[in-house]
Amino acid sequence: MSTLTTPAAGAVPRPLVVRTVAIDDPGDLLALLPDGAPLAWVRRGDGIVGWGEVLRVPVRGPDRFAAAEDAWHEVLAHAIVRDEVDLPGTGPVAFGSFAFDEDSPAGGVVVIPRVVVGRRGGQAWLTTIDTGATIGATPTLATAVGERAPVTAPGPVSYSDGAVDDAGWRDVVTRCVAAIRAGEVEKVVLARDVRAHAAEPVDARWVLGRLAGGYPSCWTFSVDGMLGATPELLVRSDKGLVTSRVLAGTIRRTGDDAADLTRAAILAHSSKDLEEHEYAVTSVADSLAPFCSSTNVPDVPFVLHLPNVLHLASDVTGVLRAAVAGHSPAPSSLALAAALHPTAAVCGTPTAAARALIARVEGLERARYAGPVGWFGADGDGEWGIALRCAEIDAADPREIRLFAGCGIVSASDPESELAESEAKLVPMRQALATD
Ligand SMILES: C=C(O[C@@H]1C=C(C(=O)O)C=C[C@H]1O)C(=O)O
Repeated sequence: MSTLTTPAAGAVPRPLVVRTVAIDDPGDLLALLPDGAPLAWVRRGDGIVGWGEVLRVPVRGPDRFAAAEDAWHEVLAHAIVRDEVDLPGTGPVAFGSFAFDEDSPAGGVVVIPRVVVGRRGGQAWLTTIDTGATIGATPTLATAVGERAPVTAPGPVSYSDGAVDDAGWRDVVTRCVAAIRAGEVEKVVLARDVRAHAAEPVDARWVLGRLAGGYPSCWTFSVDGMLGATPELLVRSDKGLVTSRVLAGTIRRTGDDAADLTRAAILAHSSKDLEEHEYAVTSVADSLAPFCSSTNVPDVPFVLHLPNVLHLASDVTGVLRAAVAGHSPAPSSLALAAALHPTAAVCGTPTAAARALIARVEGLERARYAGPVGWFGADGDGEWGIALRCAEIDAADPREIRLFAGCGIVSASDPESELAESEAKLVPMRQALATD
């Protein structure tokens, strides 16, 4: 039986006073963050960063997304808002990160920061969220940022096996291929973890700066100790337009650009990868369809070039229906994320059978890996990525980190190649933890 934790009556500080003002370009958003558990959602230098906590709402169970949304509405119902910028990410903002599995003790969390700094298309803003009863003096960036401890390196990092060692994981892949050939599922996504032990407590800002620098086309995120740079956007909703970037089908990069171009062409024509991709796109398009008056699914994927891997990628878009039964007036980005999760890109096809197979053979507590991570605002619009290419810093001992990676398994999958692919997907976090 899953328990659901919503804030106890009276736990929501009220009223919240939210003030957004335009500011001069603040430079690197990530450089504004304090040490500790900073909040971030940044891509190509734009996005939002936040710190401080007005409210934290832990959630659990199959209704964790709805519980988070209810808590957010409760907060908003008592908020006094003055937003002088009015862009996505201005006004009240909540960050969230949710467990992959509904039975996971990791559950999820929504954090409402005290300060948010954002930038979009050349316009920057500062939002302060407070519990005072009135709108105070105009906030300034200098006051909001205050003193910052210098960013520290993690020092030497050693690695050890996670829940399942390499040989064990190859066996799990073999079992899954057998299950696929026996008709139990069509595709399943198998993940593994690796443990990193750093000499010094890991400063999230060190990791985030390196991830954003190395992977600018990914969404660099940090929510409550979960941090990474994901190339996969589960859903963005922006004034009625819904977008999802679906990835599935991967090859490792060799470091030789000419060879990689050849590999990209092979990827674009590989029936194994195209099949894997098709499952993922269909699962997203089918889940979005009930909420949309129209959807657009590209006929063929493009090849997304990242420094470590190449992916087959499709941007699925849709126009939200103004009113959908059960949602008034339209579902929030988090409700859409809940409807989409888990996609075939991180679970498999059919969903229920793949989920059951994962629970039976994977041997890993995924916690918030492969779950939705992102933010949403007062109107419900927001962006939710899939927590991939990421790690979780141990709250009790920030020198201990768990890195995660997974691979889509289909009938033609080879255990050794899948292990190598998972290693390639660990590269961004390994590099981000390095000192060089
Ligand atoms: C599961 C992961 O990645 C997913 C699996 C992919 C694949 O198998 O080709 C590609 C991108 C992601 O959808 C991961 O990075 O951990």
